[in-house]
Amino acid sequence: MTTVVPVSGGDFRPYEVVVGRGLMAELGERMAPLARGRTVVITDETVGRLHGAAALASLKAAGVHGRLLTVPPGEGSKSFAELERVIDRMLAFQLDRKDVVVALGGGVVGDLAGLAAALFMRGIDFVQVPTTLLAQVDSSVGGKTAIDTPRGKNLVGTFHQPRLVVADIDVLATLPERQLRSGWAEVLKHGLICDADFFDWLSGEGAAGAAGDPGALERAVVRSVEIKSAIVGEDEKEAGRRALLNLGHTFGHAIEAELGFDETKLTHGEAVALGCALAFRFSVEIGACQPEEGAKVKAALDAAVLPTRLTQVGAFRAAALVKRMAGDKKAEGGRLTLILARRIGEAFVSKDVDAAAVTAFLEREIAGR
Ligand SMILES: O=C(O)C(=O)C[C@@H](O)[C@H](O)[C@H](O)COP(=O)(O)O
Repeated sequence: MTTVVPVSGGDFRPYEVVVGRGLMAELGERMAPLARGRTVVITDETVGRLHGAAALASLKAAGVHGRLLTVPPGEGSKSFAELERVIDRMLAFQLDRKDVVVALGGGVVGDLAGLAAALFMRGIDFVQVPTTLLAQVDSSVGGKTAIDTPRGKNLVGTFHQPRLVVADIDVLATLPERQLRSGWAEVLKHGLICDADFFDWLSGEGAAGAAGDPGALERAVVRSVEIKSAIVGEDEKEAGRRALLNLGHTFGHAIEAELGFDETKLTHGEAVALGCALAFRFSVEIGACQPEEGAKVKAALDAAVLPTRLTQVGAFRAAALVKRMAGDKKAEGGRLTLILARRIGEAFVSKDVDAAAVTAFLEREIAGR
């Protein structure tokens, strides 16, 4: 069954997120109404090998002209150098303002291609075709585009909403197990933020999704997209409620940065899982949340073989992590903003968090206490 989740609200043009099986074959047909000119399909070498031909064949069958533009796989492609190369190729292809970028891949491709589309000739249309679980439930929806700098993740970017998102559950079958589990962290995050029933389902029957069951995955993707769509519709530019979607990310991004964004050590989803566990434990420590809630979160993450303790990941210095956290986009005047929780299903934005308290908390975590 195909589900269409609308994304609308604020100042942006409404669009649809289409979730279902066998959708790659329908890509051309679904894009035809948008494609006034040519399309460039930006992908990485791995996804291009797996799905590039199918995407191009579908576009061709619908009479849409498309060509591939390939970037190296991995977070390293979210750089000024790769952005410049992509835009230069788009200019060399003589694309114009009517042409459309298709981002075929995971979060890295979506963030980079979306930013290239936002900047090219001051902005052209783009379509997200997410091929990882993480991109289907999170990064392909909501219009955040970005590259990293050596100082941190996603520090340069725009809000540029896609015209359409096509999430084919079948492509998840080609994902390495570790990537699937990483995406599961963002799925669990949506339950933790605002839907305790969804979290309970994910921790029980729905856990089959983390092991690749397509039915459970489809339901998990649809519910995650519904949650994200509702929040983005209310607050596109993260002036308030949208910051909740950042649960686990302030700790997570700092940990990723300290590890040099080395995905062999820690993937983004694993960082988010660890960040969620830390956010709940810190919430318990300051008395905002009951210890049993933190324990339930840890159990669900453990069951999905995701990290929940810094000691599982590497050696860190608390002060270095807090310095990174103070450079996060949510921080104001160098003061920390964290997404914390009252209980599973009820996250809240906490501004002006005491940096000394976070440092002391992290020192205990690092010492394994
Ligand atoms: O869409 C959002 O808003 C989110 O915060 C979702 C995050 O899961 C996502 O990874 C996002 O790209 C991180 O945003 P950032 O603002 O912390 O760079």
